[in-house]
Amino acid sequence: MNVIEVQNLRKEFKSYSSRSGLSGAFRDLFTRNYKVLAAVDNISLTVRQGEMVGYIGENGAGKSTTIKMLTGILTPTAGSITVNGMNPHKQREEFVRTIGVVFGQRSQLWWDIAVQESFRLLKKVYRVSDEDYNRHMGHVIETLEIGPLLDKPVRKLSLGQRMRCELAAALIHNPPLLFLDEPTIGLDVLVKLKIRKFLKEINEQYKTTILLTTHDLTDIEALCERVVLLDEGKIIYDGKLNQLQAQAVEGKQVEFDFLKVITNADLPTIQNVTWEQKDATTWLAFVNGDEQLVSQIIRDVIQKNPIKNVRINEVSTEEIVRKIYEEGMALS
Ligand SMILES: Nc1ncnc2c1ncn2[C@@H]1O[C@H](COP(=O)(O)OP(=O)(O)OP(=O)(O)O)[C@@H](O)[C@H]1O
Repeated sequence: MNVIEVQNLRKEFKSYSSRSGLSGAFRDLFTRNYKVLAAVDNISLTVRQGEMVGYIGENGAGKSTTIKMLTGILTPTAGSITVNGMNPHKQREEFVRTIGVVFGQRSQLWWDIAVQESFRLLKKVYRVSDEDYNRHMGHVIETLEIGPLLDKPVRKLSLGQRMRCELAAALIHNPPLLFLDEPTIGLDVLVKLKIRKFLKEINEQYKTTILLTTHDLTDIEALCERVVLLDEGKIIYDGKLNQLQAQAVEGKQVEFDFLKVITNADLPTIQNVTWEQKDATTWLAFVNGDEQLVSQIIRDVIQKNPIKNVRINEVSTEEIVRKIYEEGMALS
């Protein structure tokens, strides 16, 4: 079942420019110069129930604008959106009961009242029964370890504590679909791990569909099998994360630390292997081809030269994505 269906979605913004000088300011009062910018440029996308999708892109790529349209906050300039079988903008009231949203940069909790009071208000807004609330939220509060925070006003919480409460607040009505926009921004590693573990759990337990935007690609690696890569409002890749890694990186990199200074002549010549010197005793072998070449090269090298260490370097998603944006690599 498709939870999200988006076709040829587009959002344009007018960006106004000011004319210089006093006369320019005066003319601006009557007519303004503007350019039209397509923040989201004809994207099509479907997400099935239970998927965890990483929606990634550079600053200004159009991620938040997409999420705002998918959650009914913004209306599209063109295209169609069906989320949970509804039009998010037109069926807003019914629609919001079926989604949970966390914007890392914004709070949905009331600043001056205790966290549990915010929860109680949201419970009323979403019309959640006492029975459902106690059963579901007991578990959420325990897993996110926010029990001791419930009687504190939000303004007294640390960022990590607040984010865990935000996440719990987004789940009060146990929505089948969760939008997370930078949910781990500014959090320390331990809190990040806690949040990731929790998201995996609700995905497994309730088949909750999750669309996650983040600049922290380790979040994506930990959670999402599928990634959608956005560049200047267009989708440039939609598929499995491991395929993106395989497509973007040609082969593997084997790093040798030798016990003595090594020159090119000491190294074996093997087809599809190129050597690069890192420093006097460290060399990198770029292996292009089947996996067996890696063991062959390690065997041939250590037969002739004493080594201190050998590493097979996996290229991180962060490096891959940087490479794609820098080199404009065409992926599809
Ligand atoms: N309300 C608005 N009015 C005019 N332009 C806007 C508006 N909102 C967003 N934009 C522009 O649309 C483009 C996409 O912005 P968006 O916030 O969707 O990017 P993003 O991928 O979420 O970026 P970031 O990673 O920085 O959050 C940007 O060029 C931005 O300046």
